[in-house]
Amino acid sequence: MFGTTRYHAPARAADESGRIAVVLVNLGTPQAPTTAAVRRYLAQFLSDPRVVEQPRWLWLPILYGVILRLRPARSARAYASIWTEAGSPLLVYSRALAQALDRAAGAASGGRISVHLAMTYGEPGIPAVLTELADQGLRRVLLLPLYPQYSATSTGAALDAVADTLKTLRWPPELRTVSDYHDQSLHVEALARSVERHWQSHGRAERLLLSFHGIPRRCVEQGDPYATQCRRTAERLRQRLGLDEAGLVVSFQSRVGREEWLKPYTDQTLAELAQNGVRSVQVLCPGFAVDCLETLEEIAVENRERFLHAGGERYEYIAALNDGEDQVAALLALVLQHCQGWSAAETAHAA
Ligand SMILES: C=CC1=C(C)c2cc3[nH]c(cc4nc(cc5[nH]c(cc1n2)c(C)c5CCC(=O)O)C(CCC(=O)O)=C4C)c(C)c3C=C
Ligand SMILES: [Fe+2]
Ligand SMILES: [Fe+2]
Repeated sequence: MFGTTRYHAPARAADESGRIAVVLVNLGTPQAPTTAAVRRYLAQFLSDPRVVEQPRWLWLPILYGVILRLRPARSARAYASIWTEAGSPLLVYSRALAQALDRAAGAASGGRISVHLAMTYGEPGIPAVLTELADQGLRRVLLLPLYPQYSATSTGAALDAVADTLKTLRWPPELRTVSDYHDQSLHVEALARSVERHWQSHGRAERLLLSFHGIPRRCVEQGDPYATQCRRTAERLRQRLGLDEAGLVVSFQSRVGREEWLKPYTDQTLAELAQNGVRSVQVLCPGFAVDCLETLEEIAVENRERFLHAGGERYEYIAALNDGEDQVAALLALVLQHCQGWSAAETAHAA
């Protein structure tokens, strides 16, 4: 016990030029679209107490005894249907976004700001990315979770992983975090332009459906601001697009388990719209910075079938902002805003 080194020491001396590392954090995704890889991923993801808040003694037997026996094979088939040659869409688009933002932030800061990508679950993991930045002597880190709306289940979980890593470092860097950007004007503008571009090429549908990832209703009752932030983003987008209240519908997708989640549910909403005579919908998922399983499979394929089966005739999914220039511009503005006060003149040892 005595004399052992418990804390990681940086491999290189501290950087004195005031360089800033922006770390984009996304959820993470399996390494491969196979049952074994999906099981590994889901085991890490679903055993996080931020994601499932049940007492461990109650949840872990259900997770290992039921869910991890049944779900991985089904999810692996879904992943296989969207997998690309470069890998999982979530990772491919997140990487492309980080690279585009790295170029833009580097150009805007004379090379002082670099952008990196880390995942809460799976690879590249938060511990390895933060430890590598510490090894490079970087002393300033801005954490930017790629979740426009804050939820303890997503953003909170990313912060936990960061906190766990900081505990292992002998000299943790200065850290700033972006909690959310649901109300940022440039973000709303990027969403609006993406819808308008879709309208220009496809024409308008009778309804624009905004489908956000759901969370258990209990989380919101206990103070999670997620639902309020989703509704705020939706309302600003509705006003920016000049839609009346009936023209834009908000719903919540991806429910897991039997507990009540935020309502209305996306699948039920689409069936009801079709049953009530709505023939055409366009679906946007503003809570997802990049496309992933939940948009490309659940929304673009599964829910399309549900809507058409219920009598709908035209269903279009509008892609996530991904590495498009409007999203890069919005995130760059967010980065520069949060780096204020970390300007070169204020670095510890500058002349
Ligand atoms: C069981 C509880 C879950 C909560 C709470 C939850 C919140 C939440 N998730 C995202 C973003 C994403 N989730 C994705 C996949 C996914 N989500 C859950 C469960 C919960 N999510 C599961 C089990 C899965 C895995 C897929 C499956 O088996 O169905 C993804 C996509 C990942 C990918 O690899 O493409 C994203 C992104 C947010 C933003 C959020 C809270 C607001
Ligand atoms: Fe999720
Ligand atoms: Fe799903």
